Amino acid sequence: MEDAQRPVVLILGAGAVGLALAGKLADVADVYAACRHRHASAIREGGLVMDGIWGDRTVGTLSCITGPAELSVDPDLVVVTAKGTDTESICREYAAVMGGRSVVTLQNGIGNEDRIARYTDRIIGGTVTTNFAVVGPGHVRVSSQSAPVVLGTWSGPADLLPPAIDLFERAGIPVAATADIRAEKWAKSLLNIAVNPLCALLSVQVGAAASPHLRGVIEGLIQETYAVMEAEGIRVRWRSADEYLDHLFGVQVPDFSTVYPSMYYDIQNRRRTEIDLLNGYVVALGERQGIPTPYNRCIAGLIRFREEGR
Ligand SMILES: NC(=O)C1=CN([C@@H]2O[C@H](COP(=O)(O)OP(=O)(O)OC[C@H]3O[C@@H](n4cnc5c(N)ncnc54)[C@H](OP(=O)(O)O)[C@@H]3O)[C@@H](O)[C@H]2O)C=CC1
Ligand SMILES: CC(C)(CO)C(=O)C(=O)O
Repeated sequence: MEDAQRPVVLILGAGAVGLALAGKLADVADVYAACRHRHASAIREGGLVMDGIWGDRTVGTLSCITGPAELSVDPDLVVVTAKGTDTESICREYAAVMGGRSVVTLQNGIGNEDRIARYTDRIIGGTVTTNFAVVGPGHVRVSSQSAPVVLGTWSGPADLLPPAIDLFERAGIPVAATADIRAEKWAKSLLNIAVNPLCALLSVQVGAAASPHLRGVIEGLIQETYAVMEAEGIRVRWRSADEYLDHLFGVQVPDFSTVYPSMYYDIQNRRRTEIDLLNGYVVALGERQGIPTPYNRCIAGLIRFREEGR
């Protein structure tokens, strides 16, 4: 980044996560949020309204764009926060801007970095374990947080990561660097594999995962995921499924007990979900490795049925 004091940041696919991030980064950077027209017109008129644990405020310094033709500057950093279902289309739309640029992805699931790699070879993978929701056009809420943002170099030179970490720190966003971002993406995905589809299917908040009626299903989802991760050589910080399940039920489910996960909103709003990057991904790897994944296959099938609008 050329001007470490006030870099230019472009956020691609600014909804719940991207707008909240844009609001925080606008304190320390010139931020352009590529978003839908409904958000752009509300923010141009009255600023971005934020409430929750990242502060209650109206941000009047955020620039919104609804297409690359409206971008009049060269960004130092691009951050992708579109849903994984839109990664390919938004990268294609902004291909000319992304080429050769440093790109951070904060998306859930497995596979986004490989898609982004078609557009730049300077990629920082990231995870965000915070709950965000769109309250209305130009209005986002940040409700609970269980871990810092984690960033790690996916591809590119060693000097790629420090300016991004510095930017998040200066904006007051808790952030940590990792030397193994591939393992971190799986570590974060465990939470999404466990709770996102169940909460979306049952229309319940994350706290419902503690119900004894759901516990066996969640254990099955996670045990299968660990079997697949082991076969693929992926080691996360919880060394066994049981160790992770202790963390899930002891820390993460309580931390997010009164919020809905992102996939719940996709089903409510009749949009495609990220199931292929989560439980569907586990099923596909299980097939490759000859490992049965009946729990993940069942949950992915139920979500696909709901995606068809039934
Ligand atoms: N919400 C959360 O609490 C968390 C979400 N995540 C992850 O972060 C990512 C983003 O999630 P979230 O913010 O909830 O999703 P949202 O759907 O709220 O935000 C994504 C936004 O990008 C927009 N978009 C898609 N394509 C374009 C385009 N070409 N131009 C402009 N805007 C576009 C979407 O529009 P449209 O409405 O038309 O789809 C949507 O408004 C996902 O991978 C999610 O799993 C991670 C941690 C927590
Ligand atoms: C951490 C959690 C569950 C926060 O909402 C999330 O990642 C999501 O909603 O997709």
